Amino acid sequence: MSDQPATEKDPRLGLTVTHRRYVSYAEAHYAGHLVAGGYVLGLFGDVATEVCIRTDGDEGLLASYAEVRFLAPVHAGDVLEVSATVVRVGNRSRDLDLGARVVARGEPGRGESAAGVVEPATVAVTARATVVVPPTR
Ligand SMILES: C[C@H](N)CC(=O)SCCNC(=O)CCNC(=O)[C@H](O)C(C)(C)COP(=O)(O)OP(=O)(O)OC[C@H]1O[C@@H](n2cnc3c(N)ncnc32)[C@H](O)[C@@H]1OP(=O)(O)O
Repeated sequence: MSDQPATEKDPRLGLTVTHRRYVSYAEAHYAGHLVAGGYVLGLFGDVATEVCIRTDGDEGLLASYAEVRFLAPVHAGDVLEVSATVVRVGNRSRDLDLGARVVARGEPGRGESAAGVVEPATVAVTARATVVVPPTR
């Protein structure tokens, strides 16, 4: 009889990668310096790419998004923290839980360049994504 448990947890499950990004004023698209929702999806693609590099040694490809929720606005001058966590490992597919949080933000009421830390961070966007990596060579 083996000393090993019948099923071992895949070490890639639970891996989390986090990026931080200052949202420049060049990204403002709508009234009040609001940023388009697609901007955050681009950041999700970047953090998902680092997940694929770490799990599979390849940049991978995004196959689908599900349950994309825009929960709070993102503005120019915000600092976003974007994270991806591996929640399922298939043969070539991996499911990721994605989140973007505002961790700092401009405070124009105090002055043109005034800004402060948002504590606790405001969850702005969440999603589930599936990435696909090449077959193992
Ligand atoms: C993270 C990236 N670096 C950043 C990007 O976003 S890249 C830009 C956006 N994405 C693309 O341009 C990808 C375009 N799509 C494709 O090239 C292909 O559709 C694909 C590579 C994603 C899948 O094609 P293929 O390799 O032929 O797939 P299959 O052999 O049929 O299946 C392989 C596994 O992938 C799962 N799967 C396929 N399509 C989807 C889908 N739309 N949604 C969810 N899952 C999908 C499929 O179930 C297989 O899973 P397992 O291997 O069984 O785990």
